[in-house]
Amino acid sequence: MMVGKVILVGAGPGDAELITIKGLKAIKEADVIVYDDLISRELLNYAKKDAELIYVGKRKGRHSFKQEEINKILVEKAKEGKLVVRLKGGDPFVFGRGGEEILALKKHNIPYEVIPGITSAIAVPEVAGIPVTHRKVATSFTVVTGHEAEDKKEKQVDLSKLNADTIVILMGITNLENLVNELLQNPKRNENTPVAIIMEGTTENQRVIKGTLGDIVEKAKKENAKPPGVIVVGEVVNVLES
Ligand SMILES: O=C(O)CCc1c2[nH]c(c1CC(=O)O)Cc1[nH]c(c(CC(=O)O)c1CCC(=O)O)Cc1[nH]c(c(CC(=O)O)c1CCC(=O)O)Cc1[nH]c(c(CCC(=O)O)c1CC(=O)O)C2
Ligand SMILES: C[S@@+](CC[C@H](N)C(=O)[O-])C[C@H]1O[C@@H](n2cnc3c(N)ncnc32)[C@H](O)[C@@H]1O
Repeated sequence: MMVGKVILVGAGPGDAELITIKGLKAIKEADVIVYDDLISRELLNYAKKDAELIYVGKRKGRHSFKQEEINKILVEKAKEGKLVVRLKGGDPFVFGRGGEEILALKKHNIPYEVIPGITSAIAVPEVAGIPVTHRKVATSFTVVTGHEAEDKKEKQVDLSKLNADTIVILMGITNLENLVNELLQNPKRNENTPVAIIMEGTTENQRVIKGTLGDIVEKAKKENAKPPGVIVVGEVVNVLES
């Protein structure tokens, strides 16, 4: 039997219209779509009538499928000669475990392709009016996870040492207090450092909370901040406020 192919497609940051033309074309041609949680369900309307749709999304603490199970689904469906689209939120290679999925496909000699998506790390602050860099205000930005996998031997991210002008934190909402305490140990930051939290960015449910390292934890509690959200730290947070 002819082996099929797997195409990793970035769905973009939330608004269905922020997917690429190439990504949408792949969705329209797919026999199988294996999709994540943080993708706009509107995109699934473009699938072929007889396409098989498989939900494998994860939310904090609620992983519907283990990564190994997802890898297995991709390999098996491709071995049936199918065109499989692996539809992931934002960009597949930004905290999307796209790299791991490719290694699994290579191990089984499954042909694959990657179609980039617009990452929430840049687009979600952007659409909320926050540029990650700005002349004379920020000439560097870094993107970090707000949670590290429990099975890691030692932490890889130390916010008290990060030197970038702008820090963008993904998967950090429910860990905010620890992240703020670590940031306050950073000589570059203090209680007045601006912070923004943007939840469900680029969608009609978008919510923004602005504050400083001194009061953002309080504000987030008061306004019941919930994932998914992007946390932005640095002077760019207010740079477009007139
Ligand atoms: O904002 C929050 O606090 C929760 C955010 C959040 C998390 N995972 C999540 C989200 C999105 C959401 O639920 O909105 C949901 C999540 N985490 C991740 C993915 C992508 C995927 O697995 O396909 C997804 C799924 C996104 C989707 O389905 O659209 C990936 C992930 N989880 C994690 C990491 C960081 C790492 O592995 O070091 C990474 C990146 C791995 C990489 O590609 O480098 C770790 C993580 N994320 C998270 C946690 C907290 C523990 C838990 O999940 O209960 C933990 C710790 C753990 O998994 O052991 C939180
Ligand atoms: C596992 S990461 C996946 C990131 C994705 N690959 C990307 O490039 O945007 C999930 C995190 O992305 C962020 N995120 C994704 N979509 C978002 C949105 N529409 N609004 C706010 N945050 C979002 C949140 O921090 C969420 O916890």
